[in-house]
Amino acid sequence: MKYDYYKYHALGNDYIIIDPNNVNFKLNKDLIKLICHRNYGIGSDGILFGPIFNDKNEIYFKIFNPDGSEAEKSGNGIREFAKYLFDEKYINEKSFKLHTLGGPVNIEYLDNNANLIKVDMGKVTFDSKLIPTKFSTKEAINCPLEINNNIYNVSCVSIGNPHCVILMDEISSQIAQSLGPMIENNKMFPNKINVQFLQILDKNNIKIEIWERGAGYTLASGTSSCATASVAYKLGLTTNDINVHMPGGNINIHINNDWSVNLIGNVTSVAYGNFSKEFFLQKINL
Ligand SMILES: N[C@@H](CCC[C@H](N)C(=O)O)C(=O)O
Repeated sequence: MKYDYYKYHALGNDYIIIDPNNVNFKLNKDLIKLICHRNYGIGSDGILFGPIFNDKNEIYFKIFNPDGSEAEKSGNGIREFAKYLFDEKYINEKSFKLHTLGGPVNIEYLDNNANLIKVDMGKVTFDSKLIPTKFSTKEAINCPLEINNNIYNVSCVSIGNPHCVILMDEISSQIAQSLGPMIENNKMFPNKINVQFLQILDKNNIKIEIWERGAGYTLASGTSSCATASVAYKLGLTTNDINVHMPGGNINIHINNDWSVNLIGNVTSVAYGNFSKEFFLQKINL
């Protein structure tokens, strides 16, 4: 059976997968907002649209935030999409490559049901311009950022999508929800930015709270895990093997010598189904 949508979550970071090979409606910004809305739609932290095959038979998929913007990469979204490909029998191999707007990633299923997945996420860069940020230093490490007349020391990084990491002695969801939106939309970040609040637990464990660009407060984020672990390692605060503790659960990160990052985390199928005809007729201004 083919369905209009499939819902998955990875540590509580939930995505709806829409397979263009199954549906004949077109996704647009308003429809994305409606589908992701937790009251008027199904509700999710984003939409994964694929698989899209190119002429070399490579698999590409698109990642949309709940505000309708397109993201370059998503560490949880990648695992959820890889699990969908396994569940729907698009893939028979244990490892394969997937293509995103933020570059290719390598997938490896670590168990028989694709509930535990390793992803080679590609390389991080701290280059201020490439991230992009407007900081004048070559690398956006330990830069001053003014928010509401307070100066915060931030470090920024890209793993295909942009991240701003703030080290704190103690973090909380309240801090993420109050400072997050102001940093996401700060003029120093021309493409907006994902924001993480980082607490070091020990040399191999960090705790983070996340405010995602285009999505808001989320329980977990794969690219945020890569970004915060890379910043913690770059600052000499941890080793290159790091467990990232998030409200939704843990992801394991390994940072290689060339700054490529491997991520291991789990993923769960939630539901699948069809939209009703009435759903598409709603006229709601979101
Ligand atoms: N949840 C994701 C990140 C999704 C994209 C992000 N909101 C952006 O706009 O870059 C993850 O698991 O990495």
